[in-house]
Amino acid sequence: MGVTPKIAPSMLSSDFANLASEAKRMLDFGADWLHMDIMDGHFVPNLTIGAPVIESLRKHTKAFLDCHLMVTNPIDYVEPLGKAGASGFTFHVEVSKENWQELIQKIKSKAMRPGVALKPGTLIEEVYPLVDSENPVEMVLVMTVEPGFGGQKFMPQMMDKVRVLRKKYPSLDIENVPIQISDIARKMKCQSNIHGHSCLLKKWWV
Ligand SMILES: O=C(CO)[C@H](O)[C@H](O)COP(=O)(O)O
Repeated sequence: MGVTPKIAPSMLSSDFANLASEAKRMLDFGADWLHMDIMDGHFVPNLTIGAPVIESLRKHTKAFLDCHLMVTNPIDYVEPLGKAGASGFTFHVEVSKENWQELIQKIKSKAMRPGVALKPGTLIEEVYPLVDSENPVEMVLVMTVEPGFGGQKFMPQMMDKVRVLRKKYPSLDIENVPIQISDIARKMKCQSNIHGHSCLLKKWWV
């Protein structure tokens, strides 16, 4: 299997007043990517960061900024995030049924890596067309909590989706959220990427 799992701490749990030093701390600990939760207060009931913060952080790091768009209109964010220096752009399948092809094309045209996310209540089959497309997404983020807030209880039954996806697409990049170290061992067996607040609390993965 040609997939190397990556660790992407969710910067949502960092001290936003010291984002650059928090990012450096994570990278010094060995993080592969930095996971950036972008929420619009509409698709989810929480409001976090947007392109201006990504632009500021980009001045302090060359790291892969893995942006997860929990927003109702992801297409409006492509241009500003591309300009700001985002690396990955993961949009939600639930709000992109009509325009996912255009979205993928635009994301790639801004030199970002397209990914698709799905909520716990969404069937895994909904992402298949986006992975099978001639111009496909390059990652699937299987949400193991309801999007919107960090530190929620992990929903282990969501790993069934990861297993199905891994079987169908042996070399696909799959991402999901761990809560505890024991979850990570299970996820590593599925060869998926992981992100979560635990990374910010301790340097347990080194
Ligand atoms: O997508 C998210 C919330 O919608 C966060 O990235 C995720 O929840 C972070 O992980 P943790 O729950 O461990 O803080």
